[in-house]
Amino acid sequence: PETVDQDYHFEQVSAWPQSSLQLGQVSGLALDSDSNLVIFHRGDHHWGADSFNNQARYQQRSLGPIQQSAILVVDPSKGSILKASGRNMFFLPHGITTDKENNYWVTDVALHQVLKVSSDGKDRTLMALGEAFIPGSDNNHFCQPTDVAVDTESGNIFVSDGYCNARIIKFSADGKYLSEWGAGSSDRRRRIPFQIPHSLVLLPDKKEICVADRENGRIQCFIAETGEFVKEIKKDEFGGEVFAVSYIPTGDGLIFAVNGESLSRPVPIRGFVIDYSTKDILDTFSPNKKEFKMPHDIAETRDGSVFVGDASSKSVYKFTTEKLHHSVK
Ligand SMILES: O=C(N[C@@H](O)C(=O)O)c1ccccc1
Repeated sequence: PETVDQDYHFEQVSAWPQSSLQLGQVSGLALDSDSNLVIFHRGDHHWGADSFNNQARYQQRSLGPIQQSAILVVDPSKGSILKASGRNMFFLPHGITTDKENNYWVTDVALHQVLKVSSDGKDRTLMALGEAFIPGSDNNHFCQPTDVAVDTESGNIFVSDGYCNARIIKFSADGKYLSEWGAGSSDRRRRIPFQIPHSLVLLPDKKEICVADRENGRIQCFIAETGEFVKEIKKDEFGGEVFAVSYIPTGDGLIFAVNGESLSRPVPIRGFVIDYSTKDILDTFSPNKKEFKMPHDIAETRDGSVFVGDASSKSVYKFTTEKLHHSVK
């Protein structure tokens, strides 16, 4: 009998985007409900060594907000800009997620806030969590929050907080603090606290939250309802840093991740496709001619394209798989 052993490998689509998107540091990627790519970038602002003082206070307020459109909606097949918004409201963009009404949920590490913003081009702020420019670690403050995940069923939102906190916080759809987990976890398998929970994703079919625990070079997954630890994915191939995690419920579930530069454990900087159940690395990928510099977020479309945003090279890369069919007798 002939069985088709479907194998695949991601390759960069080198002709994408067809024309330059004039991007600043790319910090976040998301897909909207039309499966268009949403890019969150920093225009002419940069996160450098002197952007914050040692109390995590943003030092460049005098620059004012980014005047370029920080939120670009881009056609996934050609890379042309379909919509541009988010002017004059952000200082240091970080994470972006869309909800089922196509609102943008973003984090800004200079504002120390999570904002729910309309995608109708009017940039209406529908909700603001945290106090602008004021870092903190109570129920109403964040410290450089990094990302948001939205549970479309319950409406609950999850915030990875952040560079200068070490927790995941759960809020109701209308912004009420519900619970948090992280630093001093009681679970013996989570003795080591988060070290920059840098990105998170909801697994809709498993009702779990997976977190890129950046400086611990690992991905940890939790029951979304309770924060109970489920599993950890830590690979030598990651080196010391995992910057972003994403997920599609294909088969047993596929985890997508990008690693980062680690001086202590230099390894190639790549994208990874990992089987959620077996934790096997199914594929790795990187740009054809250039190297990744600081791949900062990763997102995939329903038709199987993968996009990686690089904060250092101010670029977005597209990858697709040609399905290599070979028959096995
Ligand atoms: O990690 C950093 N940045 C990236 O994640 C980012 O740009 O989001 C950073 C940390 C300290 C100083 C300067 C940059």
